[in-house]
Amino acid sequence: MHSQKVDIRVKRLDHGAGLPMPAYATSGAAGMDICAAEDLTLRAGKRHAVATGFAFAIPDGYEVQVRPRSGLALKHGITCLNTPGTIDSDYRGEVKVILANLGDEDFVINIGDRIAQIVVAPVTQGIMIEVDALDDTERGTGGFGSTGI
Ligand SMILES: O=c1ccn([C@H]2C[C@H](O)[C@@H](COP(=O)(O)OP(=O)(O)OP(=O)(O)O)O2)c(=O)[nH]1
Repeated sequence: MHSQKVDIRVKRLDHGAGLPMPAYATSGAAGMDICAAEDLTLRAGKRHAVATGFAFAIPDGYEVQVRPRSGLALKHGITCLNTPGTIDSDYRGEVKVILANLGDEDFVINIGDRIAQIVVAPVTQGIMIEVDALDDTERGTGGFGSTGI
């Protein structure tokens, strides 16, 4: 089965000049790497909303998720604090990557470094219906480890 394709309009902001468009590195990739549009040093234990230099118009019915890159996470403790970050279809501002440094050392980011990956995903909107009682289930109200470790 082939993956679905959907058009996403991408606006390059002034400070995104020269940065590569997000693109799939291989035919089977789920995510497109996205780069930093600013230089910074992310101190150990700190976080920052890193500019990417791009704004999107995502079609209704889809979202873009901002996810960490596993290599940065494993080698340096660099992750997306809010993973997966949600880019709403009606958001027209700059896509930012909320990076956190969970490592022990400061981490230097240069313009053009691949800091995260973005995944396009379908969205199902729920219709919230208020009721007086919910149906019974085997689990009931048990949660948060109720079945044991
Ligand atoms: O990692 C992220 C997460 C969000 N956003 C942008 C796009 C998204 O559509 C908007 C709002 O995100 P979210 O709904 O997660 O934030 P909020 O804290 O609920 O803010 P708001 O009140 O603006 O919805 O911020 C990013 O650029 N990067």
